[in-house]
Amino acid sequence: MGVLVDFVLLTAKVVGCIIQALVRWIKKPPEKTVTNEICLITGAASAKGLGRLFALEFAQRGATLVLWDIDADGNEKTAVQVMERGAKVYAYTCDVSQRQDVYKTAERVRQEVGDVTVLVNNAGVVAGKPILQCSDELLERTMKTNCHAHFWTVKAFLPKMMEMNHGHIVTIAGYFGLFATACVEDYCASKFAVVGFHEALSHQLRAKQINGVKTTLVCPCLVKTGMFTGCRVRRELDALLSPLKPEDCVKTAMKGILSNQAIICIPRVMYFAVVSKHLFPWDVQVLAHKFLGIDKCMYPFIRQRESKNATT
Ligand SMILES: NC(=O)C1=CN([C@@H]2O[C@H](COP(=O)(O)OP(=O)(O)OC[C@H]3O[C@@H](n4cnc5c(N)ncnc54)[C@H](OP(=O)(O)O)[C@@H]3O)[C@@H](O)[C@H]2O)C=CC1
Ligand SMILES: CC1=C(/C=C/C(C)=C/C=C/C(C)=C/C=O)C(C)(C)CCC1
Repeated sequence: MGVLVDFVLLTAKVVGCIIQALVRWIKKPPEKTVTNEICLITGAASAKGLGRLFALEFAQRGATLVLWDIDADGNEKTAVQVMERGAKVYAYTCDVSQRQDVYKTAERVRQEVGDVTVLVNNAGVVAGKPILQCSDELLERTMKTNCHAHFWTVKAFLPKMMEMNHGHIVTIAGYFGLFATACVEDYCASKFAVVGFHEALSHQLRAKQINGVKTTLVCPCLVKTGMFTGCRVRRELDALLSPLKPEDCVKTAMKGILSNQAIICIPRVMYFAVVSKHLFPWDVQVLAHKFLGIDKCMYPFIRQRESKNATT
């Protein structure tokens, strides 16, 4: 009897969730304020990258920014742009793939700035070589930067967020955290892993009823930041699905983050791809990838990387 009552309640809640999601789809809920938040962004240095743009968006909304990157010069440039928007900013050179560097820098942040309440795990790398041509060191670097780094930053900052029942963990994953393609095996493995980590963490927070700590998974398709220069799908789809402008991608992501959206796929057509992936047999996915040209979309990217490496 108890199970039956639970099941009826569950059904009602599921219907409620679906209606809520549909309403959100049509009418975005209002943004939360981040004025008094301390927001840490990893991988904030790249001139055309998503990290710098996230920093500027948070700065515009009055958050205090903590910027981490392996590239000290680029990070300083981001800090200057953040300051120009009137926000407080602290830049740290940190290699997020190195556990001890993360813990040491996190301690400095706590001493010099305070407790981080918004963590945007954005730093990412790709080896740019198919698995059999890739050195072991490059493979490890991808896993350490794109996945392990999230373990260390979360271990460093989540306990305080949980204690305060206030905070937000944002994971920048990507299309290749949900779907895979050839020749970027290291990247897909690291992104799938970090999606698993993010989901497990989100479940843990829910199970413990720590509802004040939010989580958001951001999954964009190809963005014109330079990271995947050369990547291209079927030519006829170019007009329909040109690479995202970094500014548009970050603006869309910000809207979702600030309305505590759990998962953000950019563009929205990706939601259908996610549903169909779980609905249809594997061979259908292979056919769809082939039809769209996603099966070989990384070939020109790899070729460009090879010729770049050959000339340097
Ligand atoms: N561009 C795209 O098409 C997509 C990107 N993404 C993801 O978005 C995120 C941002 O990517 P994007 O802006 O394009 O990439 P960028 O290469 O422009 O920016 C990444 C930044 O992370 C820094 N970084 C790399 N390794 C480390 C490290 N070990 N410690 C600290 N900082 C590091 C880079 O420094 P340096 O330049 O010195 O290496 C760079 O400043 C990544 O996680 C990426 O996987 C997701 C979907 C699509
Ligand atoms: C063609 C096509 C798509 C393109 C996907 C691509 C090209 C993704 C590239 C992603 C990258 C580079 C991610 C990095 O993390 C969509 C949007 C799935 C929708 C269906 C048609």
